[in-house]
Amino acid sequence: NALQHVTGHGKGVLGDDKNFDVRCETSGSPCYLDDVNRKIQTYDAEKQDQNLPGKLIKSSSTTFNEPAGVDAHTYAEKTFDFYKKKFGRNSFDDKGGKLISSVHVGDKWNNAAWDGKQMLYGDGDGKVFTMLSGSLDVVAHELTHAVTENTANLQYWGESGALNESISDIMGATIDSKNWLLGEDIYTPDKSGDALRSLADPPKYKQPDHYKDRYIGFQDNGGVHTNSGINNKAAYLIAAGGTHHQVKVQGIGRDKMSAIYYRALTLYLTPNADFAEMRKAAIESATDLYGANSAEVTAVKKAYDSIGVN
Ligand SMILES: CCCCC[C@H](S)C(=O)N[C@@H](Cc1ccccc1)C(=O)N[C@@H](C)C(=O)O
Ligand SMILES: [Ca+2]
Ligand SMILES: [Zn+2]
Repeated sequence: NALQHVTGHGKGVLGDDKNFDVRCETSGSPCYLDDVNRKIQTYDAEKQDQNLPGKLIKSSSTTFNEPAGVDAHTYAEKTFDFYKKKFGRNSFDDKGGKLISSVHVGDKWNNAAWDGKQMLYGDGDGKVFTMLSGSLDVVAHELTHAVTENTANLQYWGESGALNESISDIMGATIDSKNWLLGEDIYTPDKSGDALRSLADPPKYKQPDHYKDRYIGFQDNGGVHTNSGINNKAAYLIAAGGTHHQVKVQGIGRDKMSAIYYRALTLYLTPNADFAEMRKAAIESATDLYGANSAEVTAVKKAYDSIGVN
């Protein structure tokens, strides 16, 4: 009925005004962070992490005074629309699956995650992070894990795990396209100009940007948040171009780069793919999309040469 598609209003984590789709009772109140159209619902976990998703966020009017929920909801809608419009994908599972998010998960949790069923956002400790749903690239990163799980299902360990993380960063930086940084909007609220990661310059935030410098060890599932920098650098070079380790890459733009990775993710990558297989999948995808002798295929080959994945 009419009150299924109501426009809600509210301020996000950074104090900016947002509009989003909500559902209201037929009387007009209360209203909920429940986008019936896209099937996106946003809950309040009330600082615990056992009984998820928690309580569906509601308000007595169409105005919501819940910044973390407002951003988690709005950015999930934006990411949903990106996948739909650009790749024709109907939600994370391509079957219109319901997208559940919970904010205020845990106590000052400095992270966000996809737990296999829903998205989780911590509040941060106010030093390392502020509320993590306040950044579009975080929401896009987590939602992309859901897409990956329903496609290549890259195992979250070693090289396949680094690729899993990298694909989430690549889509995060494509959807939050204002720069090549990850987390800059919610990282170290007391310090400006820094970020958690950079695709343009992974070493700036202690990530390798060449295969010879990869982390070999057992921390962080075999360095999934470290070695993602190597593939992130390749994606950056494919889009923006540049010279890296004496190899010159002619950029083809963010739009074509992300189309190549989406096709690789959905058609060619397999659960235990390593970096060598990532190179092959990207070349194959660029060939399908732009032709064997295209500038796009050349950019992919050069970018992977430049990071030492031949
Ligand atoms: C619970 C187990 C850990 C899950 C890790 C999730 S998928 C993840 O990678 N989260 C991102 C959050 C993020 C995304 C984009 C920008 C900033 C922050 C992440 O990078 N987490 C870091 C802090 C980490 O887990 O090391
Ligand atoms: Ca960003
Ligand atoms: Zn992740």
